Amino acid sequence: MYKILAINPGSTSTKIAIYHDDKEQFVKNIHHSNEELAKFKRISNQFSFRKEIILKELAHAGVDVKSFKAIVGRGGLIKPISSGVYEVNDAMVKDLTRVGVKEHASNLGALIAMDIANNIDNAKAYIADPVVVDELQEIARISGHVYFERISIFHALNHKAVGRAYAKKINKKYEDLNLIIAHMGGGVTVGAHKRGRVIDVNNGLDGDGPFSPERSGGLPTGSLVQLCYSGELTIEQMQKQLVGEGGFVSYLGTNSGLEVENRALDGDSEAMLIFEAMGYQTAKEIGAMSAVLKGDVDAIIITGGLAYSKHLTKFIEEHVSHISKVHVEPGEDEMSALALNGLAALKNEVETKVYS
Ligand SMILES: Nc1ncnc2c1ncn2[C@@H]1O[C@H](COP(=O)(O)OP(=O)(O)OP(=O)(O)O)[C@@H](O)[C@H]1O
Ligand SMILES: CCCC(=O)O
Repeated sequence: MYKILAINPGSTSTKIAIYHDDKEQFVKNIHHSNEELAKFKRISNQFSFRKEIILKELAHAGVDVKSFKAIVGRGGLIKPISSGVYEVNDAMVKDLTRVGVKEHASNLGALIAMDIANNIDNAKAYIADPVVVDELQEIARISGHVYFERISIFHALNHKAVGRAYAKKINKKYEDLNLIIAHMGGGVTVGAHKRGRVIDVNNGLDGDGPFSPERSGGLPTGSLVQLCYSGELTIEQMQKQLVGEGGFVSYLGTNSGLEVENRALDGDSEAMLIFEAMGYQTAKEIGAMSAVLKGDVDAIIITGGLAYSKHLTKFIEEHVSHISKVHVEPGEDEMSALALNGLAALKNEVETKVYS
């Protein structure tokens, strides 16, 4: 029997799960408030904070860390790569720790997985379907100016896992369907899945698309340039406005969708406006992806932590149900996707790809 630890550092949470072969034994979701995260100037500085939280949870649950055969982390902002399982190697660590690497919580997944695995005899550290999985069609890369290219940064792990699970549920293959999947978590990404490939998706980190609990999404570019050159903010402060202090944090001072929803439903009209505006922008992005798929859409799937909100999913559904049927899959399938990818790699049931 293989014991596997899955680690998922998200923008507003750290999730861990333990699997014995394909059976979930333990799962924990630790939310991090924006005040807690604001103590760290850079996400990379959260390495010890997040690792200690994980080890403390394992100790609290009476788990012997040395018993793991694989630690599978959610992968970060390495070079664009194809979908699959990768063993953490020196090239990956070098790219995740180099000066100037883009900041994302999932950068810590591979690093913490390797750190824990290094202290266990014969344990492997893997990542699976990191946020840089790139299947964009060429036309989707064109931004509108030769200096800028649209790139693929999205919740690839959950998009793929939820797409496959939906296909299985309707007795079809993921590769035979056209799906629009909207993941609504700390970031929001909406992808056009054409027969198993994500041919277009918004760069939900600092590129474009809807705003989210902690990100600005696409902004009016002229005003953005004005603010950048106003001298009011340093480049780091400016970047924080886009990722970390954008979206709900900027308008309402919290990254908690749950809190915003509660405030909105309790009669706070500003909270309701902002909550629904995020749904409105997500619905517009779904409409754009429908055009990418030329209207040939088997289903629209809404997933991620915010999909627990019935008010939000109903609001989006009202705007997009003319396109196709809407399936809501609250939360994510990321933990089982990580663990099962690790299990398949240990059993040599999938090719373990080499990052270079
Ligand atoms: N029942 C709920 N109703 C409304 N919002 C919720 C609910 N449960 C969780 N959320 C919100 O979902 C968001 C977190 O979603 P999720 O856990 O998918 O994100 P994450 O993993 O931190 O970030 P990301 O997925 O972008 O890496 C938070 O804003 C949280 O408050
Ligand atoms: C866009 C990459 C994943 C995230 O939003 O956290």
